[in-house]
Amino acid sequence: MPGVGPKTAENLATLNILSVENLLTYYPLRYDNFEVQSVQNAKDQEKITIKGTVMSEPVIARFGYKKNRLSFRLMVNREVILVTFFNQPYLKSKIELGRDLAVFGKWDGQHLRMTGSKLITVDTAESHSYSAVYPTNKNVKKATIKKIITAAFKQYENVIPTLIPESLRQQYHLMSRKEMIREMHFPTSDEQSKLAKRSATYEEFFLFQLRLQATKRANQKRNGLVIKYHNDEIKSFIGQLPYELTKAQKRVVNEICRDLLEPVQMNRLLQGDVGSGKTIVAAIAIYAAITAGYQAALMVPTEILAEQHAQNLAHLFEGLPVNVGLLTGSLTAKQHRILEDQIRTGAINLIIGTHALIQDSVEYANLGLIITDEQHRFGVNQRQKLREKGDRPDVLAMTATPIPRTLAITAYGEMDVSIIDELPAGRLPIQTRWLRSNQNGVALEFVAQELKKGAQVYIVTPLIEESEALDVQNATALYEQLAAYFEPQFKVGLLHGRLSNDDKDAVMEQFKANELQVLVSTTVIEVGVDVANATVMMIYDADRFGLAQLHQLRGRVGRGKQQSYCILLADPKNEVGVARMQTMVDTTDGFVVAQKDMELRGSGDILGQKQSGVPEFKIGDPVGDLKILEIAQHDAAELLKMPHWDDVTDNIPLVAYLKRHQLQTHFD
Ligand SMILES: Nc1ncnc2c1ncn2[C@@H]1O[C@H](COP(=O)(O)OP(=O)(O)OP(=O)(O)O)[C@@H](O)[C@H]1O
Repeated sequence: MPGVGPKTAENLATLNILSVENLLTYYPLRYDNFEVQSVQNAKDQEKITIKGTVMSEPVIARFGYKKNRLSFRLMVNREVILVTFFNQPYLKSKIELGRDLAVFGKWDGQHLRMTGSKLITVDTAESHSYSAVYPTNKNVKKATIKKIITAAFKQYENVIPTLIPESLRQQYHLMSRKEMIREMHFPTSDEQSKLAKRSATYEEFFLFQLRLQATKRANQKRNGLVIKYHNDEIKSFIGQLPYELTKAQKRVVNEICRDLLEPVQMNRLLQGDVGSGKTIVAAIAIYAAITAGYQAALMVPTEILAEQHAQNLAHLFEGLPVNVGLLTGSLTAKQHRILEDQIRTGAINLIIGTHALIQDSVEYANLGLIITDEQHRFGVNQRQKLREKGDRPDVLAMTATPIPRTLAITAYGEMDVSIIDELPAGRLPIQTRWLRSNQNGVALEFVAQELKKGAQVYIVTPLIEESEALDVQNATALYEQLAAYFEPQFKVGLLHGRLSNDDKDAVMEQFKANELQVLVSTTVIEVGVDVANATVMMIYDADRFGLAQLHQLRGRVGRGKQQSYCILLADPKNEVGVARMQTMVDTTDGFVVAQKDMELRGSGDILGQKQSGVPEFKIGDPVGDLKILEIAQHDAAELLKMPHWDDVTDNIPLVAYLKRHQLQTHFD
């Protein structure tokens, strides 16, 4: 693109814009409506454009350090409206008494005021009603991106091929890609804009599904290792466990074992609610691979989890020919080198770590199986990268985030799925209470009573978005309060993200050994911690957490035979917030929580989607646009079923697109 030099290109790359195609499909966040509206119909706090005559000289008031406020009165249809601009003193020269002006800004209906964000001369107000606003970051200005996109469209509009096959496009009355892109960036009317958005949503879902399903098909044909495990050894390993496997665990173990034997690379998702016993299933799979003479790797999202798993598994495999190595960032260079040597020679056959273990520098003697825990943090591409390690090891991904089936197809569409839909026998459902924060005292009394009965307690501190430092400060303050409250009778410990791994570990160890009875923590304990004697989970500011996260946290208790409790302290600000808390009180079933979450959330909660593993789409909303997603999924499947679909002239642009973006090199 002319005008885009290396520096701009670099900045654009921070927005993931690497090509002209990326630019053209870099869709606006929203559109500001510069069409003049009457204030009578405007909603309070809505952003609107009003037009009127300037009634008073603009006045600039200065306050604070470098802050100022410019105000003037505007007569709009016989109403006098006070307009204020913050920190734009230079506008003063444009505001002349008696002149007609349009202002775009936030409408305050109660006080007949407007906080202006843009001053529009009256002619532009009439000619360009909608203006696209792009998501940007600190490297790229909104105006810059707009200029570049406009130029890119001018230059390339005549070579934009339509990707959606013509028959589908006609069936759904979708725009051509060129029209669609034009309308997305430069909307002409509400109606056209809606159609463009629908076209773009369908296109995005269709392309995503096509890639996913093509990958799955290719994977199903990929040769993999035949892992001939020793059945007797596995049986005797299962036989010496202190409990019997649930029916669901047995079924899932069988599914995995069948995959191991097949000469096809396994690509399986293991889904099971918190506490359903996924870890032991993983252990059996690991042991199976090891009896066949292969190495196994277990990849988890945090170091603390890696250490926990390493300890637990080393204990579980005591006396068996399993040598566990823990590969984390906190090893010294020398320890690292030694460990890598042992991995290369095969002296270590179970490697546990964070994503450090798929780095190129790590060479395996004969890696047969990779298991990822909490894989919702890994995307489709990362999962695919895993599968390329060594001689195409089998891959098993475990997740404790139950998600509704329709969304699961989107998130894990390229995988086979096994589900543990049953909790071990004898578990009592966790009782959940929701209290307002002014009932903190009641909650703490309850906690004290449970402590007296010999229980252990987790207390999770409020989450302060975007600032780990504040999180830590908060956690420390709460820890001090609670220590004053419970000690010396009960010991209180503190866990947060800024502690060194050794310190974190030490605290966890003390808690496990019941040397600490109360563990105050930020959400570092969210996943994977397993202390059966802990029976109370108390969560401050519970309404700041997503439901999936609350469910995870709650799942840290109720892991033994005693009655467990979850106490939520929250003062939700609206009905949805209340309904969310009520959902937690009403059900302990992760799938129900997930379904409810989806209904309540409607659309747009990106954090929630991230947690569930559903990819983030640019334009489509997998919740709100679920119908389109389902249709696109079906259409993609049908297309791939057609013999020689990729030779059809009509599909040439689509094939070219897939070649550029595919996860896999073969489509057949
Ligand atoms: N069949 C079983 N019978 C009794 N207890 C079991 C059974 N399977 C697992 N457990 C125990 O249940 C607890 C929870 O199991 P595990 O940690 O594997 O759960 P999980 O599914 O990994 O949960 P999370 O996702 O919450 O970590 C463990 O203490 C484990 O020893």
